[in-house]
Amino acid sequence: MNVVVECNRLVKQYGNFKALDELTFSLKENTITGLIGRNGAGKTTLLKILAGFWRETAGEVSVFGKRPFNTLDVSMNVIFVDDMMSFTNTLTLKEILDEAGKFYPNWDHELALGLMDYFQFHLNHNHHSLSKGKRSTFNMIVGLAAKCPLTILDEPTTGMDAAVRKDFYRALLKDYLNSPRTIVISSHHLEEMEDLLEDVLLIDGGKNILHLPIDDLKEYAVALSGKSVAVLQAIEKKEVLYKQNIDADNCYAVVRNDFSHDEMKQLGIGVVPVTPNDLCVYLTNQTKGGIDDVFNKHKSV
Ligand SMILES: Nc1ncnc2c1ncn2[C@@H]1O[C@H](COP(=O)(O)OP(=O)(O)OP(=O)(O)O)[C@@H](O)[C@H]1O
Repeated sequence: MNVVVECNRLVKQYGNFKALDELTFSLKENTITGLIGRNGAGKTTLLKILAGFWRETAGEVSVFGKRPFNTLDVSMNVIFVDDMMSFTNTLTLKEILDEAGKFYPNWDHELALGLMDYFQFHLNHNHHSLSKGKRSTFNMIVGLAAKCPLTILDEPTTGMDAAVRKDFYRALLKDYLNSPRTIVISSHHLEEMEDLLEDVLLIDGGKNILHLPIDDLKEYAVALSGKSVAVLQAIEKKEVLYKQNIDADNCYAVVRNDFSHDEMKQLGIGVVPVTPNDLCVYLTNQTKGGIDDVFNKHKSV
């Protein structure tokens, strides 16, 4: 399978601060990858570099074999969708779709109009008069109908209500099955996208924390819970991803899932799966313990 995106020790620096810190990964052709990370992890920075909007500070980045910054070949084959996507106020939604059709070689006008009708848009409205959720929905319609070989969706569901988000994910999947292409979608809603994704790239502090098929992520870790003495002994030689005291006597620990669960049951320790969403939260936990500790400390003062 061809590689569409390749980053090798990619750095983006603002002053002394590294928003991307020697990030290395590649994306294969015709896959849907979820780009996951906490606020400030570097997702938008990465996506704007891939789209050719921003210049990298160091390292290598290639999209369709070319450095993306200011490269026409790349911009013709890439669409970047976010909630800041702006269109001229003088055009109606219909005129925007007509113009997009002239620009994107694979533009699917029938799909665009079908989605406009389904989501109850008025073709003679202006983009700036749309509500936040409607604007995101319209931008998503442009993103899908453009059928660009690399489709980048940065937090595309911002402002959409739960029903629209559900329809959006379904539309994305159906359209992808009809017209396979490389899609990167950044979101804080991993649990909603699980069925859609093939791979997950988790970044934190601008670094690659995990890049795995979603099915492997589901099996990656398990949580152990039980008496602290038993749990602490059981995790002594294991790779601990997260640990929290439940109360004075009980403890919860998330570890790599690379051992037999039977031995834990014999020790009276519960073993439960960890969802990909929870795993990502644990792997990027910036403080020790949890939010409860703030309140416990506050109470004890
Ligand atoms: N123009 C800039 N100047 C200085 N720092 C910046 C600039 N743009 C982004 N940053 C910093 O780079 C880091 C990464 O920002 P980025 O917007 O890529 O994160 P993100 O993962 O998309 O976050 P969110 O989920 O909150 O949208 C943040 O600490 C941010 O403050």
